[in-house]
Amino acid sequence: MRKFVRSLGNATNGIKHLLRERNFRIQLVIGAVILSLGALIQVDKNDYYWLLFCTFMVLLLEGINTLIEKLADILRPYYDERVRVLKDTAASVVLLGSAVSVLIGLSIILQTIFGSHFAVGLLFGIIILVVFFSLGLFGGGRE
Ligand SMILES: Nc1ncnc2c1ncn2[C@@H]1O[C@H](COP(=O)(O)OP(=O)(O)OP(=O)(O)O)[C@@H](O)[C@H]1O
Repeated sequence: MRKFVRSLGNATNGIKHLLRERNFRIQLVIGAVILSLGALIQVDKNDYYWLLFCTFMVLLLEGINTLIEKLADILRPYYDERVRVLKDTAASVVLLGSAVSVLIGLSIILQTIFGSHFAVGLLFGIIILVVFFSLGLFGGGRE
């Protein structure tokens, strides 16, 4: 039992490390806003589970991304093209998870507030994502 409590303490300590990461904090705030909004507008119970799932999926992916970044920094604390590819790929996994979460979240929220067809939210989400991906491609992305 004491060992279990100690493991729990270590894991809680790990969450403190995650909370020091700016991106993790931003995603946590966005998730909290979405979940509060979902509760406020009283989305359907099953839809709320989806919002919860998406929020935690993004946080989990961000946590794994942070692990990979930290590990890479320990093993290769200097410029390395392979580290760049590794980190960019890890970040892209978070981006993909976030993209699908935006689609699901928008679809649920627009459907609940405006009674619109779920496809309207999806379409809206796709437009927003195309704008963001274009910004990423033409703004900062390299290969
Ligand atoms: N050692 C390295 N060698 C080559 N490129 C690197 C290295 N470290 C970082 N980079 C590049 O800089 C980017 C940002 O890396 P950094 O470790 O600062 O992560 P971050 O700013 O916390 O990113 P994220 O937004 O994914 O959390 C990486 O995606 C990668 O393209």
